[in-house]
Amino acid sequence: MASVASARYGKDNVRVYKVERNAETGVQTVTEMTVCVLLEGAIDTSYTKADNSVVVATDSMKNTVYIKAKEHPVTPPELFASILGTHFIETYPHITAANIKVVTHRWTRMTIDGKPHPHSFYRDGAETRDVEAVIRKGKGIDIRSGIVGLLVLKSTGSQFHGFVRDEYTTLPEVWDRILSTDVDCGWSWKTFSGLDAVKESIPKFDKAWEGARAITMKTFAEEDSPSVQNTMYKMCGSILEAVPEVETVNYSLPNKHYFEIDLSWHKGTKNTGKDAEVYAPQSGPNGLIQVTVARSQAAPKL
Ligand SMILES: O=c1[nH]c(=O)c2[nH]c(=O)[nH]c2[nH]1
Repeated sequence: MASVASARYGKDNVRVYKVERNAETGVQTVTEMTVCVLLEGAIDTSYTKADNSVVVATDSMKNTVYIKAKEHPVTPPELFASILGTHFIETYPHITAANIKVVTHRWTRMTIDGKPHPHSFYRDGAETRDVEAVIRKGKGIDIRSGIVGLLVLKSTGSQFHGFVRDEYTTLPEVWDRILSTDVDCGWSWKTFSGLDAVKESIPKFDKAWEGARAITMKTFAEEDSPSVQNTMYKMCGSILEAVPEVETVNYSLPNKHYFEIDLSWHKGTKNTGKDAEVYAPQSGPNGLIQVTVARSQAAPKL
């Protein structure tokens, strides 16, 4: 006999745009998001018995995203995700959890003749601000906020040596290399008791995002990195220090390699070691380094 071990369903890739018009100043502010809603609960019979009476149509979920975006603020995304998820668990008695993902895309205000333009924006990169919220009936709201797709590179100030050398090793040790990665960073908040607790924290969400972004870039830029592992650990520690309400911080960093090219075949051209100027960026394979860092437990009193 078979039975459902776990199930969730919903609507993915719901694209929403909202404009906020300030009638007094004429300044408009825009937000573009891609939303995913996945619901859980007493829905097994829809799979096992073709019982659609327990199914909230995914089309209705898409409509709900639009209506909630009209009725409520869509920023910060942590708040919008919590509002949306709370709606589903409060509206449908058999739905016990809502998994909401909100990906916010960049629309950065244009500066024209040195002034911020009231209604024109540009996409300054593929970076997104991602929020994943799990809203569970009677169990509060868990939120993970993050930065995805922030592509960074430093042309020096990175080393990698002292690693295992054996019969599989060809990589030379280096004291100066290019370091490039596509930042995927997340920070998980202490469980919120419910929507009101999320509302009380509204100012903290943007502050944490700005702080994590600034720490990521400052650490990346300023540190003479001994390895991706050590640099990302330092970033995690700084974010934990900056945001007391956060329990864990995680990074997933590809090491995007740039290989030296030996050009000595062409008239003895020097292009390796200290003479290296022209490199070959690699699409793959790439390193992939991941970590989750938590606060140390206080030592128990003896
Ligand atoms: O920072 C690095 N960490 C590694 O684990 C590793 N492995 C590798 O080949 N290059 C690098 N660089």
